[in-house]
Amino acid sequence: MQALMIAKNIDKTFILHNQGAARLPVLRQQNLEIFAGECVVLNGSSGSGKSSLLRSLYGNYQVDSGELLLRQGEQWLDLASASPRQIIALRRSTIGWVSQFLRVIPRLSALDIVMQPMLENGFSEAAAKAKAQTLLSQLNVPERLWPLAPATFSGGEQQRVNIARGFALDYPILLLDEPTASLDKHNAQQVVELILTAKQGGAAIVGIFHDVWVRELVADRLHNMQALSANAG
Ligand SMILES: Nc1ncnc2c1ncn2[C@@H]1O[C@H](COP(=O)(O)OP(=O)(O)OP(=O)(O)O)[C@@H](O)[C@H]1O
Repeated sequence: MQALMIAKNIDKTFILHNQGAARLPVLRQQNLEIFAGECVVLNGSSGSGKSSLLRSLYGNYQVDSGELLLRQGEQWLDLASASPRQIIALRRSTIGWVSQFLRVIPRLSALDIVMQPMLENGFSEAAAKAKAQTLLSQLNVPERLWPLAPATFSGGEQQRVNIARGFALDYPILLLDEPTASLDKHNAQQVVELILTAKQGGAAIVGIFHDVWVRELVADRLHNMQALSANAG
């Protein structure tokens, strides 16, 4: 198996500038390799830094030190020192992110929202539409909702549109931030199927899952994390 992402010696301390510059160490010497075709689940108590690590892997948080290496063919690109422009380019086709919330874009229909990443990556309109419809059906988003903007959808419906969008492209690296939170069991099972299919397709996946049964179905291994004490930084 081939490593697609390697995090080396990652440190991150939050500094709360509006609270007397209080220092909150959250990640210390985190090391993680993610191989093609596997799903690594971040595991630890609340506050242990799971979300912070996942956001760092997506380039949302700037880490203080360490490397976040992404395979680009035969070369490696360090996300920790990448420019905003490089990070945007990586997010277009290399790193996918699925959170539990949809960022609603006014007036864009559910179908358009799911088609958008495919159209940006050269799919024809017809191919993007067909795949979007398949995903929305699989996730039980009623067909009458497809032409509507999701602003008025229920939380669960919005979440399922978001997941359809997140799985629209076969990203080599996929980061999942509790994608099944608050879905019913049937729909969570559909998300499990999407994750297993992505793994079979060679995706390297890192995720946070609170449901133990979901975790057991998707995880190849756990990455254990522990909360750092506030004075340990
Ligand atoms: N943007 C931020 N600014 C300041 N502190 C933050 C920020 N994000 C997270 N933290 C702090 O970092 C610590 C780890 O938070 P994080 O959300 O990464 O943990 P978690 O393991 O994902 O928790 P949970 O399981 O409860 O979601 C917490 O003490 C939190 O308060």
